[in-house]
Amino acid sequence: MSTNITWHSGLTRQERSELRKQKGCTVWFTGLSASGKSTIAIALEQHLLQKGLACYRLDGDNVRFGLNKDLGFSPKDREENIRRIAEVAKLFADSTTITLTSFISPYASDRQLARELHADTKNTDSPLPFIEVFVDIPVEEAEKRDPKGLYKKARAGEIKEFTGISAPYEAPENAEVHIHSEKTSVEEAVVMITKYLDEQGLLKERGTKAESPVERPKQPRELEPVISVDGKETPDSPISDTSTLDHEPNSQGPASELRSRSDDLIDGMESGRTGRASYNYPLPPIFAPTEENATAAQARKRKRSLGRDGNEDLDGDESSQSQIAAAGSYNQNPYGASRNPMSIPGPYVPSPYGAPCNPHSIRGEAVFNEKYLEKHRFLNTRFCNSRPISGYNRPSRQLQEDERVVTDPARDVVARTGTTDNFGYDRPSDLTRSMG
Ligand SMILES: Nc1ncnc2c1ncn2[C@@H]1O[C@H](COP(=O)(O)OS(=O)(=O)O)[C@@H](OP(=O)(O)O)[C@H]1O
Ligand SMILES: Nc1ncnc2c1ncn2[C@@H]1O[C@H](COP(=O)(O)OP(=O)(O)O)[C@@H](O)[C@H]1O
Repeated sequence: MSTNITWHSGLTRQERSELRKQKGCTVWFTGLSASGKSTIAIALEQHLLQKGLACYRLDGDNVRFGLNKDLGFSPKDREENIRRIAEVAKLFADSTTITLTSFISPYASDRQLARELHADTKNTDSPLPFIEVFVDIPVEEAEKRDPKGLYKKARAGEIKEFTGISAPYEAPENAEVHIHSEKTSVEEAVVMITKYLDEQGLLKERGTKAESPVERPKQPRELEPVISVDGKETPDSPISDTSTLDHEPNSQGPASELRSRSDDLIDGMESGRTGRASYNYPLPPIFAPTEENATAAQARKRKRSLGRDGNEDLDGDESSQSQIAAAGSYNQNPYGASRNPMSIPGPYVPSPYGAPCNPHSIRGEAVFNEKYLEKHRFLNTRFCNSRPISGYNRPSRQLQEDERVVTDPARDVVARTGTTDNFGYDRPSDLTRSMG
């Protein structure tokens, strides 16, 4: 029994669901061995995945190879088997995945426990839907199928406590979906379950039609981030003088992310892979360096390194990492953890990682000094306009006239004037005042 543990709450289920544009649930298959649980669950998983929905199947045989390999088929072990699966399914469903479980789960009380676990709202805002699917088949029919030869072995006494032969199966009385698998085809079964899920509103992205796959809104072309090299815009990059940010840049120190992203970009440029092509790649807003800013950044760096080890660390290290780390100001992520920019769907631009990348999640700002910029010819980067993600963070607002992001043709860097809230972090507010 665990003691002295504290529940950490983060996003609410509704917020996560809105961000992922999908509602999670657990579809709990139950039935005799060879009733068709796995066959139907596999077909359903494929169907839902093809519809663009996140779906994952936990299967009896497979889970018993790993997570539950210590468990046998005694009533107690089956109970523990189902308890663990229920917990795992709940986690998957909580992540907004449509979770399919196919376990015999012969005891009504164990299935009830799984249901209650999903209904529990003690540490969250809403219950997770739990859909019990009874794959019903007379034992004689299952025995005729006997795809694994287990009934034969059970009849021969080679397998003890075999469900339906020498161990009980307690049929559900109020399953949400009841499939008579000896007279229902696999396709029909999939349609029945899909129809039920649809009726419950579990297949639709919020505010869209159920049948349409989850679509990610396309970022308007003119709002995409644009890169130019050597101060020259890419031919197909519509750069205007001003662009506004309607969200507050904030972040929990994703310096490494910024580093890897910018370094990736730079590598690409330097190796000629990206050339002058517009790089649709969400990067943090880059603020104009000034001498004043650089001095302030150096002072902060000095303070930090002195504080850390007592040794001054101003050795002229001008690596991009140290420059970003020294000069950048990363505001607190409300969750206290850095978020993976790949993990949040929404308005997005394609990234070199091949995964959708949400510009919202790059919530930081970095300052590059002249030397860094020169070294990398890393100029004129503009961040895209963006919409607020949801109600969980600060309310979005249109920046004022004096807070606009502007490109300065003379210096080929993006500058921003005015100041914004620093979310309680040490932020070089003077950084944002230059380059008017
Ligand atoms: N004694 C006994 N009784 C029932 N089933 C047995 C037994 N021994 C091994 N098997 C194989 O294990 C699979 C059932 O595992 P489950 O985890 O679904 O069982 S349970 O829910 O804990 O009852 C089951 O898979 P399915 O045929 O897919 O149901 C069998 O292949
Ligand atoms: N209508 C049906 N639905 C599901 N399975 C069917 C159906 N008709 C025949 N079968 C066969 O029955 C067997 C069911 O096995 P399986 O899906 O592993 O069942 P379980 O997971 O319940 O043990 C498979 O060989 C499958 O091809």
